[in-house]
Amino acid sequence: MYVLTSEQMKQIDKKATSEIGIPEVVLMENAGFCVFEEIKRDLGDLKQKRIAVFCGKGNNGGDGFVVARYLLEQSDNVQIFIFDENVSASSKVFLNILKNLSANIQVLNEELLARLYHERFDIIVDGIFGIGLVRDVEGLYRKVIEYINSSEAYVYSIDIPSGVCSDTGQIKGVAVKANKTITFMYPKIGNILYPGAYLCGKLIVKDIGIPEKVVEKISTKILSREELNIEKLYRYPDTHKGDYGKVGVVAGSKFFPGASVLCANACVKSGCGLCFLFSPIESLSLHNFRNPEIITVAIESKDGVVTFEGFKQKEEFLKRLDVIAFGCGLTSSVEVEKILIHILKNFQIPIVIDADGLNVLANNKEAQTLLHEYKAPKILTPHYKEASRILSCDVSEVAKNPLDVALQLSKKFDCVCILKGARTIITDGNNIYINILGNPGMAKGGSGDVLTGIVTAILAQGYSGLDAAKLAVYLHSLSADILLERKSMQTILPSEIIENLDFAFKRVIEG
Ligand SMILES: NC(=O)C1=CN([C@@H]2O[C@H](COP(=O)(O)OP(=O)(O)OC[C@H]3O[C@@H](n4cnc5c(N)ncnc54)[C@H](O)[C@@H]3O)[C@@H](O)[C@H]2O)[C@@H](O)CC1
Ligand SMILES: Nc1ncnc2c1ncn2[C@@H]1O[C@H](COP(=O)(O)OP(=O)(O)O)[C@@H](O)[C@H]1O
Ligand SMILES: [K+]
Repeated sequence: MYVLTSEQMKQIDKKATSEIGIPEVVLMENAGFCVFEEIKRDLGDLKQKRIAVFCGKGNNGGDGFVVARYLLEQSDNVQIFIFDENVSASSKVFLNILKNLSANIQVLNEELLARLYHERFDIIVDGIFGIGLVRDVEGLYRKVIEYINSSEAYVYSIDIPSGVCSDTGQIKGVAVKANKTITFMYPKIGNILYPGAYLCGKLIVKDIGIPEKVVEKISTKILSREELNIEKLYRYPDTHKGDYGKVGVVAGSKFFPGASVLCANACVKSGCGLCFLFSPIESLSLHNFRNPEIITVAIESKDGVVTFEGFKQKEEFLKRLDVIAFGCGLTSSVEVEKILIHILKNFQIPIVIDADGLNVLANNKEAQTLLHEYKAPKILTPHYKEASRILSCDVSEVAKNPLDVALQLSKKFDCVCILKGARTIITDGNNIYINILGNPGMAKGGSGDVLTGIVTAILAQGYSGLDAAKLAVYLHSLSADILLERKSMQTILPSEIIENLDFAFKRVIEG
């Protein structure tokens, strides 16, 4: 499913009205009716319900007037609150209808707002701002939103909770916390990215009669099973381990032996033919025999951290493998920096770079240039902090616009970027996928190492960088969601996400 910016939605609306000739009031009528239908479906008999409908000056308010008209037929207590009589042209049509119906319409001011605190509404409909919000919410608008958030009513937001930026999901000063949001045609980015996604409550997407033909190709989509390329997961009978990829995981140190094992375990559990773990002996000795499928390659170390000389002794072996995962738990050191630079200069193997590999990129301009020039497929898997280090910006800047940041990283290194977070963004610089699976039970050290292992193994099975990234992110978060069906967020462990890949693969393959 596409995810739209406000500009894309406006263009679609414009085409529907000017090229196809569907009047704006028809779309508004349909939008308002959809919201009414949802309320009716939820609550059934509305007769005794006390309902407040808040309408702004724009078309979002117009949708609110339509909802109010239908609600008037159902309940004896519908109050409509407006900020201004001077509303948009289409909204005016519906405001006039309400006036002709002698509806209870009140113009908001401080005094009225103070009185509202003594009233009790069962339902509030929020039609204050939609995709037309342009600046921070202040003054009376702010106070009304604060009032809505303080009330006990069940809140329905039209299109997007008022105050949420539809292009980023960020709060512009203050925003409504809805129980349910009904958006039209396709979700907007602000409905999908946090905190907007949280403020939406349950999100419902409704068709309002805009023909699909006015939609030009949109590059941003929600990552769903339909978007995955699962054909390559099919295993023909006449195959052997060499057909499924040989992976080299360069990871681990005395300090983080677990990171390397999580990564390598996730690799072997994601279908690669062979998995070699290149790690300092101190790291390997802690785990080795518990993971019999992993082939270990000890790298000479100093103080528990890999050395460049140690790596060079084993590099010919690594060169014969199909994919490299580099970074989990290596620690940041000059030696690690030298190894990555050496790989980028001398290897031609698809590579996944995570954790301390990303830190090398953040600290070393030469590594950045070499990565840009590196010819084989490359996938970076930063979380927000790692992304901010590479782009030399504050982590808050990444949080404000993760889509842009993922695109920037992808273009900077000509790579596939998996920007990890509560909503993980995947992009190859052209297409963007937003993952909506997963849960806060994954917010634990080690979850990222697991993802690195999965994506590396899938890349080794003949996938393109983008397809591997999509499949891996989906499987990783689906596995955690399946765990949540019988566990709690507190108890889900990254190692269990690996174990449970059994079921995630099964669901993805069998549907
Ligand atoms: N053809 C269409 O465009 C359709 C639009 N629809 C609805 O229309 C909405 C978009 O309508 P609009 O483009 O009129 O935009 P909005 O109704 O979201 O808001 C625009 C109005 O709010 C004011 N405003 C913006 N930011 C403000 C701020 N921070 N403080 C105070 N005032 C502020 C603007 O000056 C303008 O008057 C959608 O979200 C959707 O609900 C639906 O009716 C379906 C069809
Ligand atoms: N609240 C959340 N909802 C969904 N997924 C999450 C959430 N928090 C973290 N994750 C996922 O868990 C993983 C965490 O990765 P990362 O921060 O690199 O962990 P580590 O480096 O400790 O292994 C990412 O894939 C991320 O998308
Ligand atoms: K709204």
